[in-house]
Amino acid sequence: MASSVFRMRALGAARQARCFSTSPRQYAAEIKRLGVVGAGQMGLGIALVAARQAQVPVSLIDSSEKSLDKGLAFAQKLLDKDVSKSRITQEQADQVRSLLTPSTKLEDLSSVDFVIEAVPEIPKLKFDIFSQLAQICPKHAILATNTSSISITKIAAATTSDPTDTSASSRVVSTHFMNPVPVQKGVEIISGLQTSKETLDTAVEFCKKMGKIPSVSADSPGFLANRILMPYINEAVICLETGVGDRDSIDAIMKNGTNVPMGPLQLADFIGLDTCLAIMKVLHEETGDSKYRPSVLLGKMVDAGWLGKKSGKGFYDY
Ligand SMILES: NC(=O)c1ccc[n+]([C@@H]2O[C@H](COP(=O)([O-])OP(=O)(O)OC[C@H]3O[C@@H](n4cnc5c(N)ncnc54)[C@H](O)[C@@H]3O)[C@@H](O)[C@H]2O)c1
Repeated sequence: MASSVFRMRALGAARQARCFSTSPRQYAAEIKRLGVVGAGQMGLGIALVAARQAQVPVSLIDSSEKSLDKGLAFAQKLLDKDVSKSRITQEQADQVRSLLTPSTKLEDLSSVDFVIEAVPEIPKLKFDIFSQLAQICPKHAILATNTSSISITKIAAATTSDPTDTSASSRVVSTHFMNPVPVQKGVEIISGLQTSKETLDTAVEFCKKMGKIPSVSADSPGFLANRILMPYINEAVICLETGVGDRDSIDAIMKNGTNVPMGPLQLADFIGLDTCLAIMKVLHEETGDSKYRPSVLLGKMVDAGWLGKKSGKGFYDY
């Protein structure tokens, strides 16, 4: 088994090598255009940091005009704040803003060198998008996902109907940014079974160019960050639903007891309760381990449309 896995990787890498005429570091340095799919809280943050830190033009795609308008207004607000705090000049802020080009059409990604998908955590949605990206993007482009929990191997498999053809799947990788992207330094880089070493190394180099500190982890449910973080949040919600403590006590003890900026319920609101629930479901279903059972209350909050900060109501009101 192990040797066949290595043979598959070697095959993928050999095919992929033709796309990389330069080293991953050089490739990352020479990325002329980035594509970001999904202009929600993560996609917008990724686009803004790429434009600001790596100074790369970004095609920002969202199926909703409203999300694009909201995202770009938020980007402008962050840039204005940077100017008012003298972190950048007005000229630099204008330059960063001019690097962001919004669109509702995925076809506008036909000339990107690197694309990062950040649509909601719904497997079928991501599979459909990767199937389209493999057709639309240039044959050398890296196809990255910001998924919190969905298998990178499954996402890569969606790029082709012929699993022995790894020409697109070897270019799929995860760049899992942390929220909020402009603030958090960490990014988790994850390979699927098909991912070539060049793709992984290029993703690491590009994230460094964006000013991030990459960690590499395996394609295992929840990867590293959410394998550790989500059961912690889920347990806090179970403590609330079973009356072990009220909201403020739960958040206060963890905030003041572990020296983190916010407690687990407030953090869940910031992440999005739909995202937290989706990740817990993947952990539960893929491992079959009952310790990952999503809290009933978490499911009910999502049913009510109380998704946290982004919907105006979660464990707190916004
Ligand atoms: N929220 C977090 O803290 C966090 C952290 C790390 C990773 N992630 C992951 O990042 C991804 C995005 O999460 P988010 O919190 O930014 O979600 P979000 O709901 O804020 O944004 C998703 C955006 O995708 C757009 N969209 C939906 N369908 C689309 C389509 N077919 N084509 C183009 N755009 C489409 C929506 O209009 C929306 O603007 C998810 O996979 C999530 O698991 C989230």
